[in-house]
Amino acid sequence: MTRVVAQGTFDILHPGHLHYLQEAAAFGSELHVIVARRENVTHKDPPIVPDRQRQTMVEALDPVDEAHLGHTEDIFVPIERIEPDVIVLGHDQHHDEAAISDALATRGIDCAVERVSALESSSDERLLSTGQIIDRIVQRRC
Ligand SMILES: Cc1cc2nc3c(=O)[nH]c(=O)nc-3n(C[C@H](O)[C@H](O)[C@H](O)COP(=O)(O)O)c2cc1C
Ligand SMILES: Nc1ncnc2c1ncn2[C@@H]1O[C@H](COP(=O)(O)OP(=O)(O)OP(=O)(O)O)[C@@H](O)[C@H]1O
Repeated sequence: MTRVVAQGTFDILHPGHLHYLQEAAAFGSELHVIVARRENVTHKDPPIVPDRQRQTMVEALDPVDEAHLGHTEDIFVPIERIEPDVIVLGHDQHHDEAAISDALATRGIDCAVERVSALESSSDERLLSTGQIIDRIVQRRC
């Protein structure tokens, strides 16, 4: 059994999220997803969809075995509970691989940190970020 952790806000779901979770799932046999608490999303506009609703929707996705609501204060608390073998970062996640590896080592957690690629938008009009979807809604409905 190889346990994998992915994480993110997952506010309004789109194919980029699915691509990330499929790539993360390919690193092991069981995928756990940590869904960020609204109060911790401070590097961009906070999510519109409530915490538990985002958790429920992520858990319903095919590559996902279990979705967990993140801890409010310490992002390593769920990691200590899940005990993953691999943490997979998304292409644009601001977290630094080396800093996460150092924090894991300090806590005595033996876990690899990997980063995966982006699903890029081609000419097929797909909306591959929550921000893009919100911009489109504002453009077309406001
Ligand atoms: C290893 C790891 C564990 C995380 N655990 C939590 C957590 O417990 N609670 C939380 O609110 N955010 C947690 N986060 C942060 C968010 O999942 C996420 O990176 C960020 O807040 C949302 O931004 P994004 O959707 O742009 O990635 C964690 C991030 C990493 C890399
Ligand atoms: N197009 C994409 N291709 C691959 N991974 C993606 C894509 N969009 C989001 N992800 C990944 O999904 C996870 C959650 O992303 P997040 O919830 O921040 O969505 P987002 O669409 O990037 O949001 P926003 O547009 O608000 O920045 C992150 O790990 C992120 O890297």
